[in-house]
Amino acid sequence: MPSDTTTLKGQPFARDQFEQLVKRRHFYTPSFDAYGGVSGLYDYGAAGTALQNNIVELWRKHFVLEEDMLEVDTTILTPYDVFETSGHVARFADWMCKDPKTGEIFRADHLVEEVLEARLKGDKEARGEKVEAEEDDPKKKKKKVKNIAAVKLDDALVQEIEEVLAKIDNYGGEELGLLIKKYDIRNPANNSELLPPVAFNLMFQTSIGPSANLPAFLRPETAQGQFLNFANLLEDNMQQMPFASASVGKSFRNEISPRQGLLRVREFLMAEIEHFVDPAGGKKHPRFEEVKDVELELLNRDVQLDGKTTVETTKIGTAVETGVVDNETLGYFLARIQLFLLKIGIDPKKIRFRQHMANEMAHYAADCWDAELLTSHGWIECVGCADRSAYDLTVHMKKTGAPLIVREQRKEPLKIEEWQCDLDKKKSGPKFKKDSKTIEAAVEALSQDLREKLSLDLVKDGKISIDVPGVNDGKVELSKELISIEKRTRLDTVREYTPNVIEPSFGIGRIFYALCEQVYWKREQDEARVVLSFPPAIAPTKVLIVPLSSNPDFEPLVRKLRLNLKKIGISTRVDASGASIGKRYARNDELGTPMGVTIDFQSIKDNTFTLRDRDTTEQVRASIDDITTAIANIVKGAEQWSDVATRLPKFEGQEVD
Ligand SMILES: Nc1ncnc2c1ncn2[C@@H]1O[C@H](COP(=O)(O)OP(=O)(O)OP(=O)(O)O)[C@@H](O)[C@H]1O
Repeated sequence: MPSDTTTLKGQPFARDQFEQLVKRRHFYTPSFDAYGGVSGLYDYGAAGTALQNNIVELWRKHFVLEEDMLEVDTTILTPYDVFETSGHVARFADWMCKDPKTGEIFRADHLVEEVLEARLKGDKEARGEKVEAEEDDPKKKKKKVKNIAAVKLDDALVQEIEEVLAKIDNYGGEELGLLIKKYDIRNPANNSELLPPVAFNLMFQTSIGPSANLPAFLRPETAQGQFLNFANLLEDNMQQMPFASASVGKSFRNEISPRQGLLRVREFLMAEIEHFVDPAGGKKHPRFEEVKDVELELLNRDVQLDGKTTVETTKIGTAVETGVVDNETLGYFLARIQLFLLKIGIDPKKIRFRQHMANEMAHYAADCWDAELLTSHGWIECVGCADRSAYDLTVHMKKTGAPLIVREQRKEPLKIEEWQCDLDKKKSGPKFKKDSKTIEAAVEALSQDLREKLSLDLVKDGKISIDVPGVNDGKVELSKELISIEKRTRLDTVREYTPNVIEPSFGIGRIFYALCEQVYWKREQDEARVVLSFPPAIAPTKVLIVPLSSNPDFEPLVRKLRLNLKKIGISTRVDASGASIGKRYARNDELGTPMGVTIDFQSIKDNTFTLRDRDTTEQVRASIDDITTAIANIVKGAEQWSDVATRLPKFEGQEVD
């Protein structure tokens, strides 16, 4: 699997150093470390939480605000019945296989992938080709699948394995079992054979209340809460379609083998949109025109069927026109997802959209594309964008009777010819007494076909017999004195339909991780100096304030500048430590702080400060007002550093260590 092994400056990417950095600077750390940690659980520190909040805030502006979405906050604890109806109880599972000797459990597709990738590496080594070093997982203190001895494989076998790997997400349990047998895949630690794959449901089960008689799950997605609020949401939107709801909140999945840090965890923040659209008319989107020229790297289903991973740069307008992407609304969101990812600083060369294969799609999906980001772990799905059709609303309505539909006044009433049954209630009431309501309901429920047939029976026999469960022996006779059945024309003025749902679903942790990797680099003059080049809008802290020394004369100026910036909502940190200016800047480059202000003796004299740019280390010098304006403009994206550097006088300060 191709992985990103260089930084944004083309330097070799050292994952272990990167991981030490994010831990040391408290972006995120394993939870409950003092107790030995729990796989798949992480805490975000101060820098990480600020970064995550800023990503989410930008997400809200980009989607919720821009598109007038209705944001809701629904509960995490969800009754069993909800997920039974949605199909998650039966199907939200991954395949695992067990080593019967040690009890060790593997996620079947991951094991096949790791072992086959290692064999391909072994083959490359045997052919004398360059092979990337395999990293150990320091946390687990054990080797991942070892570089299996350098063994040359048959050319045809190499091609076959490459094809299997390209389709690794598509295999079901039985197919994985066959692959394990075919390629003799065993426990890499002790070489013992494994039991065949079995399904493992990923939902955490619990129960609500002291008597524990209401079984429940921690939600694995926020979507169901939004669907079950559909009637209220439609009302909030004044019965207007299309519209979208959105939700940001924690979801939980009991992953079989959490791995790769934040990329596969058991508790994570999701930001999900449910866009409700009328299925009639090709799922058009009113704003598609605005994005139709956005170019995406598309890896479509057919290419993957051939075992390839070649992407094609395609305008989303063309992709929808040619049917590669199913409909405008899905296409609109793919383009908007890309624009969001670029806004937060994702490298445009490291985004692609991969279409799900038919058997890979979730049980509810009609078409699905993943936005994948390139990391040192390979291409990682960070946003799923699925057309869930009318699946969820339909099943919940069927189960509960809740009106999860749209009722729309028709412009032109529709003429409908139908068989109508008229039950004479004045006669049927006294005759059937307590059963009369049940019988009325049974008559109402008769299908059109049956009504037509019964109308003939009524003419022929003067009576009909219908099924009414629970009354008499399940059959009730109705004479022509009680019922008439006629074909009539009625005008239907209201159209009822179940909306389809297009769902962009963002895993904030995966985006966060991919972004941190992608903006990480080292200064050329000193490899120990690491920089995280977050765009100013999402950087955890925007401005570092550095008084030249701890001289109390600087304090009023520090206070004034902070106050100025706080007033306009810009976060600052002051570093008045004894370290050199250069060291203080370097410490904050590691945190991704985009700007630094130095206050020196000149500042006391003439109220001017220097402003430093993190990425170029260039500096300008200007009055407190000009500096404040420049910072505000850069944070809100109204100006780039290059604009400020042209506009304000340059300052040739040295970064002294
Ligand atoms: N275990 C996890 N840890 C972190 N993020 C996750 C996890 N599972 C899903 N996500 C995030 O939630 C998003 C939407 O979830 P979705 O159900 O589409 O994922 P998925 O297809 O099950 O992911 P995968 O195939 O990688 O398990 C994903 O794109 C991803 O960003």
